Amino acid sequence: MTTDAGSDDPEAVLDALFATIEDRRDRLPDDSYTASLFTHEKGENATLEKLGEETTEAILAAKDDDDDALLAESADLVYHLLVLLAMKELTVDDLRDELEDRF
Ligand SMILES: N=c1c2ncn([C@@H]3O[C@H](COP(=O)(O)OP(=O)(O)OP(=O)(O)O)[C@@H](O)[C@H]3O)c2ncn1[C@@H]1O[C@H](COP(=O)(O)O)[C@@H](O)[C@H]1O
Repeated sequence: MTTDAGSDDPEAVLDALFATIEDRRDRLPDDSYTASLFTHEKGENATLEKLGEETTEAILAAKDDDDDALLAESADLVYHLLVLLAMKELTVDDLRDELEDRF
């Protein structure tokens, strides 16, 4: 299945994005940044490094009171976190269950 993130339902965007990430993991298309994370010579460390970078960038944006940058860096952070979950064969439903358990 070739799935692209995006949906008419804004609340479904995380599911659509995660389905796209799983699709890239399973098909490994040449032109996909997501696929390149799954085949990176550093293994999962490449994604872990990106998570660290994006976290730092989000913190700096918050410290600068730059809301636009904070939202952009937060989106990068969530995307790379979802890639990490997919690498571990976890799902966005597992994340949702964990959050609901705490609610
Ligand atoms: N949401 C994202 C997304 N967020 C961030 N990124 C990528 O994450 C990287 C962020 O790294 P940086 O900010 O450090 O920018 P950079 O310097 O260009 O990155 P590097 O060269 O250091 O890796 C950029 O290459 C972004 O393009 C994303 N890449 C893909 N997606 C989603 O994944 C879907 C599938 O995309 P492909 O993987 O391209 O098929 C897309 O439709 C999007 O919905």
